[in-house]
Amino acid sequence: MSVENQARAEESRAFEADVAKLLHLMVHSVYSDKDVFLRELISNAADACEKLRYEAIARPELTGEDPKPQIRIELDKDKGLVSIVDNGIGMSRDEMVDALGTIARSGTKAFMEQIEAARAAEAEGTQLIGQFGVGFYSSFMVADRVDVVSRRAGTDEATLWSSDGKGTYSIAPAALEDAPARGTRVTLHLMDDARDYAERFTVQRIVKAQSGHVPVPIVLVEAPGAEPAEIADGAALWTRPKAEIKPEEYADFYRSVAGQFDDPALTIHVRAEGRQEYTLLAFVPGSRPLDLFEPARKGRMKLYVRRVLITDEAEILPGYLRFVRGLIDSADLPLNVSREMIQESPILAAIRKAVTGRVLSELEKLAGSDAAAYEKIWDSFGAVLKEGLYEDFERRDALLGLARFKTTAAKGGWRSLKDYVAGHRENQTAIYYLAGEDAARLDASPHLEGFRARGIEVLLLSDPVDSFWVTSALGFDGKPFKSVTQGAADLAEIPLVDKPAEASPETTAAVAGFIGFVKQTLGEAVADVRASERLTDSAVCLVAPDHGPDRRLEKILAGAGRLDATQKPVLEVNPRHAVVTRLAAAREAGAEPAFVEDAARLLFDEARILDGEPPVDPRAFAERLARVMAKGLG
Ligand SMILES: Nc1ncnc2c1ncn2[C@@H]1O[C@H](COP(=O)(O)OP(=O)(O)OP(=O)(O)O)[C@@H](O)[C@H]1O
Repeated sequence: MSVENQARAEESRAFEADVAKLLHLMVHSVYSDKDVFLRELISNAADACEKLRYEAIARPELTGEDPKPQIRIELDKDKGLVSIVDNGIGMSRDEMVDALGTIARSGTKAFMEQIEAARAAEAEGTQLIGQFGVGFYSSFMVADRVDVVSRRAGTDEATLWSSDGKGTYSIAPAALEDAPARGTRVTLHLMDDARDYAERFTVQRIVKAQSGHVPVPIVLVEAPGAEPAEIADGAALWTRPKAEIKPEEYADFYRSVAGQFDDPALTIHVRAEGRQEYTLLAFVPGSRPLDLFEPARKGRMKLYVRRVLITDEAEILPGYLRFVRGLIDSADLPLNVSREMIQESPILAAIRKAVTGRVLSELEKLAGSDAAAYEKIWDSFGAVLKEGLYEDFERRDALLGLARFKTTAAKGGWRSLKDYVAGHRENQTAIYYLAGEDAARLDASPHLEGFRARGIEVLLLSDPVDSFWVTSALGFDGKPFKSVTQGAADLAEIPLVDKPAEASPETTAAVAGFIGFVKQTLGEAVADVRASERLTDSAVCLVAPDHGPDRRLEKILAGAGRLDATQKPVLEVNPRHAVVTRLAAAREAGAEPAFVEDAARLLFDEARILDGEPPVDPRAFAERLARVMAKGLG
C-alpha cells in the first residue's frame, strides 16, 4: 500500500460546523414525530436507484446481472438494528465525505435557523419544524450509531462511514463481502427507547403511510435469514389513471416528493397528448416551504423521461412558480444524451410553456370554484406569484387576473382586480394604489383621505415586489395603475359620498398667499407646494411630482444604489384645515414673520414624519416646536 493510500485508509474526521449543530438539534430532538427518519432514508435509497437507472443508459454494464432496482429494509430485533439497503448508484469514499459530512441543501440551513429562532423565543416551534424533512442526519434521532457501507456501481472498492453523531465520523475501506454488491447499506443502531423501529408492524405502518408511492419496490426482511416480503410495489403513481387514485394516495405522494408534512392545497395531474406527450403531477403545498425566498429561486420539479429520473431540480416552471412541487414525465425527450442537452431541448421548452400555462389555468379554475381555498394559496404564495407580473410579460394579464389585494374596502380580506373595477366610482379612470411597508400602516395614511371621502377603493400594496411590477404594468381592463402619492389627485370629477356634490371651496386669497409663502420659505427643499385635493382631515402630506417615480419605489431604488439623487417631493397643503386657514388669517393680520416661518417649516417636517422619515433637522425641529408651543401658551 502506498504511503498516500495508507494515510487514506482509516481516518477520523470532524463534521463541518453546521452539521455538528444540526446533529445536536436532532439528538436533543425537536421532532415530535421521529418516524420521519425512515422516509428520509428510503427517499435517499430511491434517489440512488433512479440515478443508477439514468447512468446505466449510457453504461449498461453498471447494472449488469441485477438490473431491477430494489430497496430492502432488514430488521434485527435482538440486536436493535434496522438497515436500509439499496442497489443504486452507491458512493465512493470521496462522495461519502462530501455527502455525509457537510450540508449541501439550502433548505436545511433555513431549517436550522428556524429552530434556533423558535428556541430563542421559547416559542412553540415544533409544530412548524415538524413540517420539514432534513435528510440523512435525521437517523440520529433514533440511533446512537449509524454505519453506512457503500460500493459505487462499476467499482470494486467499498467504504465504511461510521459515526455516533457527536462531532466526528470515521471513514475506512470496507471488505467487499461486508458491502452490498452495488449500492449502499445504512445501518442504524437503535437507541433503547427507539427499538420499536426494529418491529415489522411498525416499519410496515410507516412505509405504507409515508413511502408507499416511491417509484422503487420495497421489501422487508423481518429477521436475519427471513424471506424478503414486498411491502410496496414501486409502481409510479403518476402512470396510473387519475380516476383510480385516491386523495390520500396523492397526499402521501406529495409528502414524499415535496418533503412536506401537510396536505397539498392543489393537486394537478394531467396527461398531455398531441404535439408533446407527457404527464404532469404537480402540487401546490399547503404551507410555505422554507427555501421559498432563497435568492437562487430554484424550482424543485423532478424531470423523468419514460420513468427514468433525469434530475430533481429541473427548470420546468418559471421562478415565480418555484413553490410548486412534483414532476414531469416525458415520452418524447431523448434519453441517450446528456442531462444538460435534455434540459436544453426545444421539446422541453415547449413542455415548459404548456405546463406553466396549465398550472396558471388550474389556479384560475380553483379561484372560480373555491374562493376560500384559492385565497389560502394566495396568502402563502401571492408574493412569489407577483414576481411574474414583471418577469413574464406574456402571462401578465393571466397573473393580474389571479392576483388578490388588500384594499381600503376589503376589510382585511382579499379583492381581485375584476371586483375592484366592477366597484369603481363614476368618472373614476384609474386603479389607485398606495405602496408601503405594511398594510395596516398604509390604511392610516393621510394620502387616502380624499379617496375615502369619495368612496374610491385603493389597493394597499405592502409586498416589496409590488413597487416593481406596478410601475411597469400597463393596467387592467383598460384602467392604468396610479399611485395616490404621485402627481396631483384629479378627484374633483368624482363626487363625495357623504356630502352633496359640490366643487371644493375656493381656496381663499389668504390661504393662497400662505401657500405661496410656504413655498418661498422651503425653497429648494421641495419641488412645489400646492393646495391639496386628496386631503380631508390632515393638514399636509408629501407626494411625488406628476412625472416622477412613486415615492416608495424611489426609496427602494435609492437604497439599492440604483438611483443617484432622489427627486424632491411636492408638499400638499389642505386648504380647508383649521391650522392652515388660521395661519393664513394670522399672516394676513400681520403675525410675526418668524412665527409664520416656524409654522411653515413645522408643516413640512410633519409631512415627512407622516411618510416615515425624520424631520430635516431634528434639533431645529425641536426648537421650533418649543417656540410655537410657548407662544400658544401665551
Ligand atoms: N443511499 C444512498 N445512496 C447514494 N447516495 C446517498 C444515499 N444516501 C445519501 N446519499 C448521498 O448523501 C447526500 C445527502 O443526503 P441527505 O438526505 O442529507 O440530503 P439530500 O438527499 O441531498 O436532500 P433531499 O432529501 O432534499 O433530496 C445525498 O444527496 C446523496 O448524495
